[in-house]
Amino acid sequence: MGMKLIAAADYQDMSQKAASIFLKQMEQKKQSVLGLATGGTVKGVYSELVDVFIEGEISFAEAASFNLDEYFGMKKEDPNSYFSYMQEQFFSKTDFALERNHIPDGTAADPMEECSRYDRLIEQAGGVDLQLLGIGENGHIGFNEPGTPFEIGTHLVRLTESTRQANARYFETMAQVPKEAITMGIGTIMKSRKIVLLASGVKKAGAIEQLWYGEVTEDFPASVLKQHPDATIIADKEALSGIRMDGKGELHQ
Ligand SMILES: O=P(O)(O)OC[C@H]1O[C@](O)(CO)[C@@H](O)[C@@H]1O
Repeated sequence: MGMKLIAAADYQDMSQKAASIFLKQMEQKKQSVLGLATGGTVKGVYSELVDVFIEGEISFAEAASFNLDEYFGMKKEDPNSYFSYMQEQFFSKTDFALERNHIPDGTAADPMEECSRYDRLIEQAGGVDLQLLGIGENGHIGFNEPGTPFEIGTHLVRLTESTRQANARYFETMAQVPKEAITMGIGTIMKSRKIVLLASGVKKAGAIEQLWYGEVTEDFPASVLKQHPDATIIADKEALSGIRMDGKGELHQ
């Protein structure tokens, strides 16, 4: 039990530290099942891993991946889909076997069935070995908004206005920002064997402070990670502005 917090100097240092955890995982197990995330924070990790791949030092050919979420109602080909994001940032630049890259299907006719299919697929793959997470300013992980029960599996969610606004920068108008998404649940995320959560920038300082010092509550979804056996937070200086590091590069609780 307990979380570890690693201080990074800046965005690049945070990305490199996270990438090295992925490299170690891949060294230990070529057939790793990786849990992947989208958003601005994790882009640097993918670009670090692509660089290492180009240098010929890593292969993802035998790995599988499961992404946390996808907007509901969005076609894969849409440039704003998380499918497009993953292709662009990571998959198309490495040697992943595309049939083992899984992302919830945002166009599924029966979203409930799609959610249970996704959970079944993760189980059949042997579970996630290493899950990458970002964090929302309100503590959301994946698209699990405050108030989401901790036990829940993959499900369809209505996005909060604050999350829609945080994502509006990628769309031309607010009306285009999706209102729903399919996301791995907190129960799904907690089953992964190892979790790495990243935070960068002053906007995330409040969330990291609450995550580290606050109690475990469904009102702040990321707080569940305190109950995980192997969860690491890597945050840059700005995101750590509410944490007393006392000159230490690493804290444990
Ligand atoms: O890294 P960002 O863009 O700040 O996003 C943080 C989190 O919010 C989401 O983008 C969802 O709003 C998650 O996918 C991500 O982990």
